Amino acid sequence: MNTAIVTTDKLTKVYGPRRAVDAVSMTVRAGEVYGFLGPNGAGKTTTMRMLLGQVRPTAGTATVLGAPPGTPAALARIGALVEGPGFYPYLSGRENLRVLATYRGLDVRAADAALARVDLAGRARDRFRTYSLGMKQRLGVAAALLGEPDLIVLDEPTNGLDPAGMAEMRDLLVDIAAGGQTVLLSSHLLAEVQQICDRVGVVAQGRLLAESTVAELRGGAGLRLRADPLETAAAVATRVLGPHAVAMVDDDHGDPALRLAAGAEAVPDLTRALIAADLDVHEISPLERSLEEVFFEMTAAVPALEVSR
Ligand SMILES: Nc1ncnc2c1ncn2[C@@H]1O[C@H](COP(=O)(O)OP(=O)(O)OP(=O)(O)O)[C@@H](O)[C@H]1O
Repeated sequence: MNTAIVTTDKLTKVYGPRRAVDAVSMTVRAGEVYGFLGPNGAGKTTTMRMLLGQVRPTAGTATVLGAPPGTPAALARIGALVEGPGFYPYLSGRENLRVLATYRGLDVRAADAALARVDLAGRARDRFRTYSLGMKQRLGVAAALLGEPDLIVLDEPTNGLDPAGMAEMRDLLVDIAAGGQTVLLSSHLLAEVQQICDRVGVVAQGRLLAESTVAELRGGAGLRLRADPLETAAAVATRVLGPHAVAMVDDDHGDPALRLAAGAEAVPDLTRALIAADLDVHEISPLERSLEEVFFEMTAAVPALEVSR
């Protein structure tokens, strides 16, 4: 699981005065769904294009499936959907995939296998132009799956989809990863990334601000304590954790609770003290920030786009 499928070392792309990608060092591991998360213009597409050998880096290096990007051996093991393939509207989904399979030197039967995997076999003979957006996006993923590549690179695969389409795409991507293929996707949709990805690289203004599991990114926000009476609990928690570690908060339902600046290691002492004070303890749980909160915290700290020297 820890084999690196993609590694980059200070990968950089400068366009005129703009650092589209700024010294990005990232690792995508075998069999994971890795989410490249960032707002429009963060440099996600440019990074993906560098990994596919479509854009030449200004500086830094990348290794994809053990080779420099763009080598024929590596490309044969990568399926990519970056800014949409041009499907022919008057051809069926199946005919479109057969054209692509032939172009890539694959057996045309690969088209049917890919259509089945994205659950489009039933509509395979309908013209592309009659497809819903969700079906079009799934056909794009099918194109990336042709020939069962080891690495699948998808630029914004859920873009424009309605909630049902997103759920379908989510299931499809999780299914792909469960089959052992590695997925690198980009998204500006935090909620989506949170649900689909094993690990996330957070990017803004060309820089990789963090790379870790979603749980690691969201954790570390302290503990939530609900006990009765709450004022006494606050006094006990203050005694155990110190004067600045305790704050009164309202949760989503308007129930008062305490927010404690402490980690899981504080729970045994805290519990003992609360019980000793004869309190009814209803809940002590880790507080998680949404990925959205984490993201805005991180990106708020990034200075304005640098002009390269
Ligand atoms: N060929 C190019 N020439 C000049 N500037 C470019 C070029 N390609 C990208 N850029 C700039 O590089 C920055 C990063 O763009 P990129 O498309 O990689 O971002 P992104 O994160 O994929 O955003 P989006 O989701 O909007 O596609 C942007 O400021 C963009 O305008």
